[in-house]
Amino acid sequence: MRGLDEHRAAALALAAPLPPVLVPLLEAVGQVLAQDVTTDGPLPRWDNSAMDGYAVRAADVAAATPDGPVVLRVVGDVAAGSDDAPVVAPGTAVRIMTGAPVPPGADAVVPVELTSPRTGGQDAGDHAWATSGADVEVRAAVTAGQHVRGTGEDAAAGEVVLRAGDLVGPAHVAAAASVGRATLVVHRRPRIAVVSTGDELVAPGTALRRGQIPDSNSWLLAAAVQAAGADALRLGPVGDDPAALRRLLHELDGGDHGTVDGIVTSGGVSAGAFDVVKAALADEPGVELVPVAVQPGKPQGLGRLPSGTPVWTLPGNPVSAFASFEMFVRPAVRRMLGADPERPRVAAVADEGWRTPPGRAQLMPVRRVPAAGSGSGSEPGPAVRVRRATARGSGSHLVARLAVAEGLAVIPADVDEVRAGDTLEVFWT
Ligand SMILES: Nc1nc2c(c(=O)[nH]1)N[C@H]1C(S)=C(S)[C@@H](COP(=O)(O)OP(=O)(O)OC[C@H]3O[C@@H](n4cnc5c(N)ncnc54)[C@H](O)[C@@H]3O)O[C@H]1N2
Ligand code: MOO
Repeated sequence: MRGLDEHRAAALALAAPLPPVLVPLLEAVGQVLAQDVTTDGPLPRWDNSAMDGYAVRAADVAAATPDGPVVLRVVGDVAAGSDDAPVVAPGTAVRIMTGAPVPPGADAVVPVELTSPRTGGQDAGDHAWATSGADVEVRAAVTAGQHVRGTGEDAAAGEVVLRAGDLVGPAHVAAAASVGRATLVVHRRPRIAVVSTGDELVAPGTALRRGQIPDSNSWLLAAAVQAAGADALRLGPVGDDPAALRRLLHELDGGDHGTVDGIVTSGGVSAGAFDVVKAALADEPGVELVPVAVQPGKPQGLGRLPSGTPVWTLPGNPVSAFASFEMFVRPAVRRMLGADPERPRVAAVADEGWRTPPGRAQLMPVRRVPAAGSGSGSEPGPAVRVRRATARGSGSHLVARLAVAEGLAVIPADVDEVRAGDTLEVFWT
C-alpha cells in the first residue's frame, strides 16, 4: 500500500497555478492575485480634513480657550467633492467638511463642536455654523496638522498595496478600488468536473425503490470544490457501465463540456465485481489505481487522461470521499488557484481515546469540546480539546453525521491507539 504522504504528493503534482486573467473586482474575491497592485499616486491624494469644521492657520488660534475665544472671518466653504480652493489668509477660516481638500494657507482643522457662530449662524441640528462672510468664535487651540489627513499617509506614490499571492477579500477589493482599479489580475478560477458513479444512485428527491439511495457524493464534492474557491461542473450519477463512463471522461478531457481543469470521480474503485471507475480506467496509461494506507479512503486513483486533464478517483463511501477530497484534491485545486495548498494544522488534545487501524493513517472526523470557563479571559486559553464527531468514529458510511465534524485529526500510520490526553494534529474543515 502506498503511504498517505506519498499519494498526497502525487495528487498535488497534477496541479499548477492557472494562467492569469483580468477580472472585475467582485469576481476576484476568493481568488489569488497574479500581479502586484501599486498606487496610482499618494493616498490620500491630497491633505484633507478628518472633521467637519473650519480650516484655519494653527498660529491664529494658538491662544484660543473656552473663556477667551479667537474670532475668525469665514471666507468660504469646501464640501467633500468640491474643487474650490479659497485661500485662508491670517485671521480667516474656511468651512470644511470631512474628506474635503484642505485649502491653501490652512494647516489645521477645528471641529465645529469647538466653535460658535458669532454672526450669521446656521443651525445644523447639534451644531451651529457660521456661514461664509460671518464671524466664527474658536474656543480651543489646534496644532499644525491637527485633524488633517496628510497626503501619502496611507500609501506613497508607486507603493505596492497588494501583492501577487494575496487571497482577495473585501479589504483587497477596497484597496484596489481606492487606487483606481476596477479590475484585478488573478489566477483563473479552476473548473472541476465531479462525476459520481453507481447503479444504486438516483437524484435526491426521487422516489427510491429497494437498493437505491440518493446520490450525495456529487453534491458533497461539488460543494467542496466550490468551498475551495473553484467552479464545479456536477455530472452523474453515471451507472455501472464502464464504456459509458469512459466516453464521458474522454469528452471531459477533450473539452466537449467546456474547459475542465480536473475531474473528480466517486465510487467504483475498490474490489467489487462491478467497479466501474476501475474498469473504465484500467487501460488508461496515465492513470494509476492504488490502495493508500489511510482509513477512510483506501482505494484511490489518480493521473492524467490522454489530453492531460488531471483525474482523481475517490472511493464511494461518503466519509471516504470527503476525507479523500480534503487530502488529495483540495490541495491541488488550491494550487491551481495560486493559493497555499494546505490547510493549517493545529495541535489539539484528544479528550477521549480510540483504536486506529494498524498500519494505516487515520482521518478522524472530530469536533471541538467547548472549553470550560477559564476565568478572566485574559490568560492564554487552554489547549483545544477534540472528541470524535460521532461515537462511531471514522466509519466511512456515516454521511448523515458528517456535518457534526469541524475538522479531521490526522493520526499517523504507526499509531494504533489514541489515548485521552494525546496531542493530535488537526485541521479544521
Ligand atoms: N472486498 C473489499 N471490499 C471493499 C474494500 C476492499 O478493500 N475489499 N474496500 C472498502 C473500502 S475501504 C471502501 S472506501 C469502499 C470503496 O468502494 P468504491 O469506491 O468502489 O465505492 P462503491 O462501491 O461504489 O460505494 C461504496 C459505498 O458508498 C456508497 N456510495 C457510492 N457513491 C455514492 C454517492 N454518490 N452518494 C452516496 N453514497 C454513495 C455506495 O452505495 C456504497 O455503500 O469499498 C469497500 N469495499
Ligand atoms: O477506505 Mo474505506 O474509505 O475505509 O471505508
